[in-house]
Amino acid sequence: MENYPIMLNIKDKVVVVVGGGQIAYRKMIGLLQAGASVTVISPVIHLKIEELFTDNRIAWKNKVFEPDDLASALIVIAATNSEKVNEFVALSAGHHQLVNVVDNPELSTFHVPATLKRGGLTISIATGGASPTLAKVIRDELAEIYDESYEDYVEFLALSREKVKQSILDQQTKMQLLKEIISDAYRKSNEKQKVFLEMIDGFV
Ligand SMILES: C[C@@]1(CC(=O)O)C2=NC(=C\c3[nH]c(c(CCC(=O)O)c3CC(=O)O)Cc3[nH]c(c(CC(=O)O)c3CCC(=O)O)/C=C3\N/C(=C\2)[C@@H](CCC(=O)O)[C@]3(C)CC(=O)O)/[C@H]1CCC(=O)O
Ligand SMILES: NC(=O)c1ccc[n+]([C@@H]2O[C@H](COP(=O)([O-])OP(=O)(O)OC[C@H]3O[C@@H](n4cnc5c(N)ncnc54)[C@H](O)[C@@H]3O)[C@@H](O)[C@H]2O)c1
Repeated sequence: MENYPIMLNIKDKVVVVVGGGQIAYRKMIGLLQAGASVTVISPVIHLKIEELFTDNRIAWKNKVFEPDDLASALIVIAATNSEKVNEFVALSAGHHQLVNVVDNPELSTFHVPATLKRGGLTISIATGGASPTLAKVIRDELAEIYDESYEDYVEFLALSREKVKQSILDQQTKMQLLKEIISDAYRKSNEKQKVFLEMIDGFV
């Protein structure tokens, strides 16, 4: 069965991470960047997770996992070093909860792809668990092609799109303009970007 890729808006959503090791930490960083409200359940936590707790960026329940810990979670991450515990976490979750088991793609309702972010641009690579290492290698290759310059460029594209949409130009011209700015020439020249935005401002 194929997976269905989606981008989730998890701002302020409750995420429960069971286990407090290096892998749990990696997942937490991505979750916090997306604005989630993260609680970790673990009797022992990695130093870096302790720092997140001290900085009030996450909640911590200093205990071993019990099913009640999942009560208000939209997303559950089972990230302990025990296959049995991770399986118990997955089986304790309700059908409405999204579950990621870090050592068992089959028990998971989703898994986490290798991801590259350039401002509003997200590039994600998944292998369905066949080879997370391949996903990472491809991500690092793409990071060189889609370098940091894309951050500002994507912002320019978003602003241009808003302006073009609101302009009085006809539909076909709008489409042409939005295609025209997808080019290295525009990405690499702030001057060209400025001239384009000023031109559109003439058609409001
Ligand atoms: C992409 C990335 C995102 C992230 O974790 O955030 C990610 N793994 C990464 C790296 C990585 N993981 C592993 C290694 C060691 C080398 C190796 O074994 O190949 C490396 C390489 C490294 O660390 O350099 C080991 C490993 N991973 C899983 C298992 C268990 C299993 O497969 O059963 C084992 C064996 C554990 C063991 O038995 O020891 C399982 C999963 N790992 C996934 C994601 C999901 C599938 C993604 C996909 O393939 O589409 C899935 C199914 C669940 C999930 O975690 O969602 C992240 C990219 C790094 C980055 O972004 O920097
Ligand atoms: N998905 C991935 O990318 C990936 C990569 C490497 C490894 N793994 C898997 O992830 C697992 C975790 O790796 P790690 O390096 O973070 O492990 P780790 O040993 O550093 O941490 C394990 C954590 O689980 C906690 N824990 C154990 N039993 C618990 C319980 N009953 N309730 C609550 N917490 C409990 C421990 O307190 C500890 O904080 C590994 O065993 C491996 O199978 C996954």
